[in-house]
Amino acid sequence: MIATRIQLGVNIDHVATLRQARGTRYPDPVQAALLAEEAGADGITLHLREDRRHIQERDVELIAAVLNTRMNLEMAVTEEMIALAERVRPADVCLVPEKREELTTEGGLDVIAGREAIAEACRRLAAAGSRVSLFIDPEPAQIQAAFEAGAPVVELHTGAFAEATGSDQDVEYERLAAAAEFAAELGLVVNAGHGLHYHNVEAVAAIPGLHELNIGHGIIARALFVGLKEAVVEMKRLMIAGQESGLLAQIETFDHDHDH
Ligand SMILES: CC(=O)[C@@H](O)[C@H](O)COP(=O)(O)O
Ligand SMILES: NCC(=O)COP(=O)(O)O
Repeated sequence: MIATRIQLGVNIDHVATLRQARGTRYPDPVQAALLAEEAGADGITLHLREDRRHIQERDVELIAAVLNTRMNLEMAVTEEMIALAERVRPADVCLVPEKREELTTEGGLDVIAGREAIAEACRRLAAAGSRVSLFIDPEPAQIQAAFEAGAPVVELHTGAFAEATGSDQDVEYERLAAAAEFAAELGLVVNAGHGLHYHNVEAVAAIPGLHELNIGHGIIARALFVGLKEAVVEMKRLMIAGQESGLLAQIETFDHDHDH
C-alpha cells in the first residue's frame, strides 16, 4: 500500500464548550474551523450531540457553507441526526455512541448489537453522498461487523490507550496496531481518535495504515496558550514525524527479514 501523508481532522467541539459556558456569541466555532484549515487541518470534525452541550445546528450549517476542506460530522444513530445529515450532506459522517450522562464519549459504537439500524444508517447516508465512519473500539469483532454493515471507514477509539499507563498502555497500543492491520486487510479506511495529545500522538501516528487522526480537546487546550494555528501546526508536525518513524521501522523490519 502506498503510504500517503497521515491526515489531521481538527475537532472544534470545545471551542463551542467555551461559548456555551456563558451563552455568548464568542468564541465562534466557525472562525476556529477556518483558522484550523489555514494552519493545515485536512478536515474539520464536529459532534452535534443530542443534548447540544457544545456544537449547535447553526454551527453545522454555517461550517458546511464555508469550509474549504471537508466536514466530518459526528452524530448518534438517531432519526433526527440521520435526517439532518441527509439534508446537510457532509463529506464524512462518523456514527458515535452517546449517553446524556457521559462527560465525553466513553466506549465505541456497538455495531454487533445495533447491526440492522447501523446498516440502514450507512445505506441512507451513502445514498446522500456522505462517506460513513463507525467509531468503534479496536476489537476485531466490531471491525468485522462494521465491514458487514457497509461502512467504508472505521475510526478506532484511542481512549483506552490514552488513559492507560506503563505496560497497560503497551497492551492498548498493540490492540490498536492489530486492529488497524485487520481493518486495512478488510479494505476499510482506518482512522483513529479520542484523547490524543502532544505527548501520545507520535506513537499512534506511527501505526502502519492509519489514514487520519481526529483530535480536538488536546489541540483546543494547547491553543489557549499558543493560539489555534500554532497548536494545529505543532500537532501536524508531530503526526508526520510519527508516521515517518513508523515507515522507517517497517523498512528496517523488511530489510532484516530479507537479509537472511
Ligand atoms: C467520538 C469522540 O471521541 C469525540 O470526537 C467526541 O466528540 C467526544 O465527545 P465530546 O467532544 O463531547 O467530548
Ligand atoms: N473522534 C475523536 C475526535 O474527534 C476528537 O476527540 P478528542 O481529541 O476531543 O478526545
